[in-house]
Amino acid sequence: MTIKVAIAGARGRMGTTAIEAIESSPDVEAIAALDYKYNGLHLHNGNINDEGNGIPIYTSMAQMMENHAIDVLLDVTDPDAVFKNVEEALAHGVHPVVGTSGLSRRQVDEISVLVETEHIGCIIAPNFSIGAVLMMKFAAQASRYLGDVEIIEMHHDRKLDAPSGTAVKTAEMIRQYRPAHIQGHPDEQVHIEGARGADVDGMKIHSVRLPGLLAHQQVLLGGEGELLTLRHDSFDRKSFMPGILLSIRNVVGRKDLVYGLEHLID
Ligand SMILES: NC(=O)C1=CN([C@@H]2O[C@H](COP(=O)(O)OP(=O)(O)OC[C@H]3O[C@@H](n4cnc5c(N)ncnc54)[C@H](OP(=O)(O)O)[C@@H]3O)[C@@H](O)[C@H]2O)C=CC1
Ligand SMILES: O=C(O)C1=N[C@H](C(=O)O)C[C@H](O)C1
Repeated sequence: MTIKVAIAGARGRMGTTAIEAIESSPDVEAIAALDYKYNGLHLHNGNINDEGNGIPIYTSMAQMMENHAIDVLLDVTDPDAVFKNVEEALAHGVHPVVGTSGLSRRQVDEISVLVETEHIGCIIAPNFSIGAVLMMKFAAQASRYLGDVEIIEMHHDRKLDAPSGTAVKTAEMIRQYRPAHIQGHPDEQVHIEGARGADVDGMKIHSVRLPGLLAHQQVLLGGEGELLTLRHDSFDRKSFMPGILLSIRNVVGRKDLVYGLEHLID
């Protein structure tokens, strides 16, 4: 029995790469695309066609479920679309695997409640790359000893949300060890708004958007006379595929919410 997956965001950069990864995995099958347009058409290698090539596109979850028994919805859409897709998937008994960034803390809490009500497992992974998850774990560990932290995340200029989901999750993980405190000079004067970045409990997050970048993050941890720099680079969206496949295989056996891939790797 293969795990049957529908993809929301299938026409996009992540969706296209994910379909390729799923198609080369014998135990997982890409069955359909959930979209907001192109209902009734098909998607093949990132191209829409009306000749029946590739996977069928649905604009309604209900209609998709009438035609297919879907186990997992992989969502790689955008911050405005993801919450509704997850809500609908859970209501239809489909396990969401969410890569889309930009969910608010409140939305994650609401999803947690829905998961408990529906008894359907869900995985939200701010970053599917194993290397990025390790960088986040190491940063959290290191912040126990070096508690002055600045996060610099750098992404391609097509990214909608800032700061990145990875930076937000990194700050949340560090928060568990680092007591809130002001960093820098207490009487600091900021002459151009935003110069010191976003603030999480005194920790700073800086977001860089440039063509040529894909997904990169540095965590700088400073101490008296020393600096620890942890850096991760995704140079190719293939870096996210092992985490996506791991999540798809794992979520079908769950009835709880997993927020962060660090909970799936030791
Ligand atoms: N967790 C992780 O490891 C990673 C997460 N991401 C996240 O994944 C998301 C997608 O990234 P990326 O592939 O680069 O973005 P893209 O813009 O390339 O793809 C998003 C796709 O979603 C489509 N879309 C928008 N709304 C809907 C909807 N309601 N239903 C179905 N499809 C919809 C868009 O269509 P249209 O073009 O018509 O607007 C677009 O084709 C982002 O949030 C990004 O941050 C990215 C990489 C790794
Ligand atoms: O938009 C992207 O590309 C990425 N988004 C995720 C994020 O917001 O952290 C994951 C990765 O950094 C790529």
